Amino acid sequence: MKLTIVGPGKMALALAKGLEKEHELTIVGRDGEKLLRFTKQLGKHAKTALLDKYEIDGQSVILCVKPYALKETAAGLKGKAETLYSVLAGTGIAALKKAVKAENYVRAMPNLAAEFFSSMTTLTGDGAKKEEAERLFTSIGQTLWVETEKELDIATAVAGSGPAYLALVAEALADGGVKEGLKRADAMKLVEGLFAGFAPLLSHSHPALLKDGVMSPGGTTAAGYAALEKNGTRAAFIEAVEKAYRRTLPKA
Ligand SMILES: NC(=O)C1=CN([C@@H]2O[C@H](COP(=O)(O)OP(=O)(O)OC[C@H]3O[C@@H](n4cnc5c(N)ncnc54)[C@H](O)[C@@H]3O)[C@@H](O)[C@H]2O)C=CC1
Ligand SMILES: O=C(O)[C@@H]1CCC=N1
Repeated sequence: MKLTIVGPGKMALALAKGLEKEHELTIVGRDGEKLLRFTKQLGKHAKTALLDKYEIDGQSVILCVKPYALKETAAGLKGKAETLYSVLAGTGIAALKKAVKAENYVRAMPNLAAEFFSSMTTLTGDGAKKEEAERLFTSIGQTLWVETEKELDIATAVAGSGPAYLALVAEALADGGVKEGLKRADAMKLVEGLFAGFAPLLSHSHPALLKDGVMSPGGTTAAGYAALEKNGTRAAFIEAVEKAYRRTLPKA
């Protein structure tokens, strides 16, 4: 399949690396040198084109610019795409339709793990393109199709922003280890191993049961867990998701 990726940034590079084996890619951007640096990082040859009346007629286009750049980017495109895929956070299909003409629209919300083909990507949009969208985004990890844009915006707050929240947990755990006397490098190795081991645990067990399995009566975990509850960790995460979701909504 021929695919055009617009906006040669981090998310575009992850997608291009995942998609280049099976698809013919054209990368579109404003700066020729940047486009060359981008394509040098790909294994196969990808075409490049400048964002200047770039013809998208009948093409599948993946929009990877920052949300604020939508209008400016759209001004550099002409024609009507077959499908417009967009990874722009908080940018609804109505806004995409106003900016770029296409037969079908699909929103995708990946995360930074796309770099290692381990993204959790949420998808929504025209049902006719559901299977195609799932196939494309499976090249960078797992996908979940949801029926509404509201669900995709909530998913943005959970799994799109999620790596930043887990990074805070990782850094704080390492800081705790260092505070008690561990070397920084050792504390980081422990946290890295902890996260690597946690993924298979979570896919086999409910979090509450995992916690019960770790917590011995009157033991270390119970003491630490009580401190997390006392400090409102659970409420803080719930509020983080609420605030991040609200940020995706149009400003009143
Ligand atoms: N970074 C992340 O973890 C995630 C990012 N996203 C979405 O991905 C999109 C891209 O984000 P990143 O790749 O992180 O950003 P980035 O800054 O690495 O890439 C954005 C690219 O767009 C280009 N660009 C900016 N203004 C432009 C314009 N007016 N015309 C043409 N190109 C323009 C930039 O040169 C850059 O190459 C954003 O819309 C963001 O909401 C979605 C999920 C996760
Ligand atoms: O912070 C943001 O707006 C983007 C969307 C999800 C992750 N990064």
